[in-house]
Amino acid sequence: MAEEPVNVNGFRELARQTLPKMYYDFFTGGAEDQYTLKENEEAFHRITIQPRILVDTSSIDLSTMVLGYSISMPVMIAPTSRHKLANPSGEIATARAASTCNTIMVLSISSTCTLEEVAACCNAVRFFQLCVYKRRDITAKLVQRAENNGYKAIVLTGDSPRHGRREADIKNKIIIPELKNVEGLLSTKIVADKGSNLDALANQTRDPSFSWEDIGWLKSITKLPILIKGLLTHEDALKALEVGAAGIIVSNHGGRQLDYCPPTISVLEEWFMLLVEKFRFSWTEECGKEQIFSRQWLLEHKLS
Ligand SMILES: Cc1cc2nc3c(=O)[nH]c(=O)nc-3n(C[C@H](O)[C@H](O)[C@H](O)COP(=O)(O)O)c2cc1C
Repeated sequence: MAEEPVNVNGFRELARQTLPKMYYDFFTGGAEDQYTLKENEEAFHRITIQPRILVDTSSIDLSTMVLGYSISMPVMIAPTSRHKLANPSGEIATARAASTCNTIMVLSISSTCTLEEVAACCNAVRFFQLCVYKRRDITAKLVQRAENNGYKAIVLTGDSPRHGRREADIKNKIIIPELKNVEGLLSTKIVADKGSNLDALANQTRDPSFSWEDIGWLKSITKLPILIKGLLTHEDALKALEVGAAGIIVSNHGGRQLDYCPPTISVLEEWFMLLVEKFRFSWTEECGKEQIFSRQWLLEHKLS
């Protein structure tokens, strides 16, 4: 019997042993040469800790605020698609875990449970992740459903106008279940006899023309705050501010979209150093534990 996993590497090994290869490759694979995927992990290994000792640790509080919601630690659940390929309870299990840990879950638009099922299963604070479909009416319906079901923000993924070229999925000719959230609205049945069905699906349904100018449309159909996910440059952070985003999520999509992007943690480190240099501010005094890249914070410090 497989050993009980004690960390994420253990879970990855368990998944390798138990999942069909096609699904294991889907969950763990990156785009093209997987340079960014590998660097994401390597970059963490290059960061070391300079510990201060003899500090009273009898009571530790890691809690922080995101968009006004208190969470127990500065860790949230990123949107990831198709959880039922790994667990029969799918995103419901993930939402319950978020609730237990008192953190926020971002539900992927490409979930295998509907957004209503996830909303009904627990009281976790949830955000809804969006990719804009060519059918704007269907995109608008999804945003409305998220709003009606108590999702607290829209996370617009901006780095996926096309599907990343994941070569393992292409080789495996991956076939995926139909998307639950658009059942009856949009046909997601793709029969591609060569290559990855995921590529074919994304290219058939997503609107690759959606750009900064279209954020106004998104804002016009929802009262929810909009976070923009997938940016890696100061220029795009400023654009996000200009168009009225409530916040940004610095990300390279886990190395699954454009390969040869810098590792996310290095971008954050670089931004942090730039901010320290530019404003000579003290992390704990001025920024505290508050959402460092919130709209207000970026505006106050005029990141440019
Ligand atoms: C299996 C899998 C599925 C994912 N699905 C989505 C998705 O549906 N939408 C999305 O915006 N990001 C998706 N992501 C990307 C994650 O939200 C997240 O960005 C990534 O895992 C971590 O990289 P980062 O630290 O650069 O953000 C997925 C990642 C994985 C591993």
